[in-house]
Amino acid sequence: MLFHVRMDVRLPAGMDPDERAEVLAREKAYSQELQRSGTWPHLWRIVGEYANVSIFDVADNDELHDLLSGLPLFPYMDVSVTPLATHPSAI
Ligand SMILES: O=C(O)C[C@H]1C=CC(=O)O1
Repeated sequence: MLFHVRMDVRLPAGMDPDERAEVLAREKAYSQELQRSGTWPHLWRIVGEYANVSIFDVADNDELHDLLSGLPLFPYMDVSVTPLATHPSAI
């Protein structure tokens, strides 16, 4: 199943710089592992925003929820999920 996911990152302004660097490094490793496995086939920065649009390819809602809630940045993001179906005009 494919899902369109938008993530808006909202790191606290006063966050400790070492803690910030550490969580960003863990986020990068986590996301790159999912990209390599094909579970996260698209990851795009939204121009001018600290946000991304992504496509996830997972078995079901529960797998997506587990992956998203495991993101190191999950406590610092607003996440919006849109399930995708096949478009009848798609070729
Ligand atoms: O920067 C972001 O958009 C948030 C998040 C998504 C992947 C990643 O490495 O960080």
